[in-house]
Parts: sequence; C-alpha cells; structure tokens
Amino acid sequence: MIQPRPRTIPEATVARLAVYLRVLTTLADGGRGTVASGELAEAAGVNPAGLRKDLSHLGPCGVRGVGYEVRTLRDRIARVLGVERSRACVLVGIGNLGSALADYAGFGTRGFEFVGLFDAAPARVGQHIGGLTVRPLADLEDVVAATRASIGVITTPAEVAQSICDRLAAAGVRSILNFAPVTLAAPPGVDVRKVDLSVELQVLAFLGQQRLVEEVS
Ligand SMILES: NC(=O)c1ccc[n+]([C@@H]2O[C@H](COP(=O)([O-])OP(=O)(O)OC[C@H]3O[C@@H](n4cnc5c(N)ncnc54)[C@H](O)[C@@H]3O)[C@@H](O)[C@H]2O)c1
Repeated sequence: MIQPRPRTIPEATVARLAVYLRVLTTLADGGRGTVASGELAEAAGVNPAGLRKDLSHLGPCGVRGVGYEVRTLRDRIARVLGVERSRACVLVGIGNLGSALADYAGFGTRGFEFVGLFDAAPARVGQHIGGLTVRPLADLEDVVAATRASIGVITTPAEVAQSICDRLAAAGVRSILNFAPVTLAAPPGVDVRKVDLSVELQVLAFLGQQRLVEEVS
C-alpha cells in the first residue's frame, strides 16, 4: 500500500532523511545492529541536534543510551519516503547524460528501477544500455501503462522537454525529474523536480569567493 508522506515534513528534512537512509542502508548491509546518534549525524554530515530534530518527525525511534536500531530506523525512513518497495522509472533522451544514468547500477540498490529507455533518434533506438534496449518514443505510453512506471526522468534537449513532460503526465507518470535547463509546467498531481549542476557549481563559486573576501578582511 502506498504510504503518503506526511505533508508536515519540511522539504529540506526530506532531503536529509534520504541521506540518513543511505547511511543506514550501508550500515545494515554491513551487519550493524545499532548506531549512536553522534555517529549517524557525522556520517550524514549534520550536527546531532539537527539529526534529532529531523528524526522527531518520525515519532519516537531512538533508545536512550543505545542510539538507534539500524534496520528499524532504515525501514521507517524508507516507509516515510515511500521507497520501501522498488519504483519503476522511465528515462527519456538517451544521449550522453541519459546513457550514463541508465548505465548506473546505484539507482537499483536505492529502490529505483529503470523499466524503459526512450529516444527519438533512430541511431539510438535499439542500443543496449544497463540491461535495457532503447525504444522509440512512440512506445512510451504502452510501456508506462504496462509497467505502471510512476517516475519519469527527462534528459532531452530543453526544446522538447515540455512536450515529453506532457506525454509522461498524460501517460500516468506522477513524478518527473527534469535535467533539461528549462522550467516545466505539469498538471496538478504531478510533482516536478529539477536537477541543475550549474546552480550547485555557482553556489560553490559564491561560497569560495565569500571565503576569499573573509580571509583578506
Ligand atoms: N541538469 C544538469 O546538471 C545537466 C547536466 C548536463 C546536461 N544537462 C541537460 O541534459 C540534457 C541532455 O544532455 P546530453 O549532453 O545528454 O545531450 P545529448 O544531445 O547527448 O542527448 C539528448 C538525447 O535526447 C534525444 N532526443 C532529442 N529529442 C528527443 C525527443 N523529442 N524525444 C526523445 N528523445 C529526444 C536525442 O536523440 C539525444 O539522444 C540537455 O538538456 C542538457 O542541457 C543537464
């Protein structure tokens, strides 16, 4: 059953919960039973008070003097994030970026499985990447319906990204991750997140510049 994420959890906390989940999954895979809050906070790159505040959104989950039971906390966060079961994803635009994402095995271990790769270029269609064959865009709706894919990833040129977004939404995809440098409009009930590495680099550049100013003043 799909567990809706309580809307009261702030988005920044949700992003950190995903980081805690990654750390806890690694610990669980390594056979760890419990983890102290200080260790979990350090591994996630947050301070212990911030960690406790984030986890307070999940209700009581720590054991005084022991810390947290690794598997219990991992499963609880996975449930809240809605990733306790594998999510089927389709990827549109299998060029440089799309091919790299499709070939990355790490998404599968984090609960996201690519079930369809699509491209408009005949030269791309038929290529084998990450265990899948690139299909023509015309197959998109059928594959989404057959696999019940709920997530669509867009790695096409910006000019066509909106039309891909429209098709994904009309096909029933409810979450879209957009890498194209354009702001997409999606119908109500469809969440869109944008990834822009240049924004992250600009933030880093700004922080570096600020540090230089502080050092000379
Ligand atoms: N968000 C980021 O940080 C980031 C980083 C790098 C690239 N990008 C963006 O990602 C996108 C892809 O970049 P790339 O370097 O892989 O480009 P690319 O040209 O190598 O790949 C684009 C692919 O999209 C396909 N395509 C074109 N129109 C299509 C359509 N209507 N339907 C389906 N497929 C279609 C092309 O055939 C091609 O295979 C671009 O928009 C680029 O600006 C974003």
